[in-house]
Amino acid sequence: MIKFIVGRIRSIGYAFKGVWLLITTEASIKVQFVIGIVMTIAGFYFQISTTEWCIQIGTIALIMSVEGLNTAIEEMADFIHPDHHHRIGFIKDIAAGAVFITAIAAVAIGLIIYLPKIL
Ligand SMILES: Nc1ncnc2c1ncn2[C@@H]1O[C@H](COP(=O)(O)OP(=O)(O)OP(=O)(O)O)[C@@H](O)[C@H]1O
Repeated sequence: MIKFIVGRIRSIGYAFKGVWLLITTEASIKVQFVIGIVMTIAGFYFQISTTEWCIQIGTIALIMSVEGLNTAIEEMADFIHPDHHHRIGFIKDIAAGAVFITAIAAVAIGLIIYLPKIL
């Protein structure tokens, strides 16, 4: 039991390290992080509702985690096959496509929440 708990705590430590690595080394995650902070400030400024907070937090978390997974896929692809290969290009393109889908949804959600408050 103690071994299990220590193992879980260690895993949380690795996960924190991963978040730190993403935020400090990945340009795209840095941008998403800054946008997340700006949207959080906007949420307080426009006094969005509890439901809107839940949707906004979920959207920020979704986009940053998908971006993080995209980075992991890119890193793994470059490690496994550093040279140019059409299959690596395909893998990276579909991973980038997944990020793009969440980005489009995030923009739509941002417009739905804030446009009526701004206008
Ligand atoms: N090894 C490769 N073989 C074939 N095509 C590649 C390869 N590496 C990159 N590409 C092509 O270039 C695109 C960009 O790849 P890259 O790894 O530079 O991602 P990026 O979008 O610049 O990364 P980031 O998300 O960090 O900005 C890929 O989507 C793919 O189309």
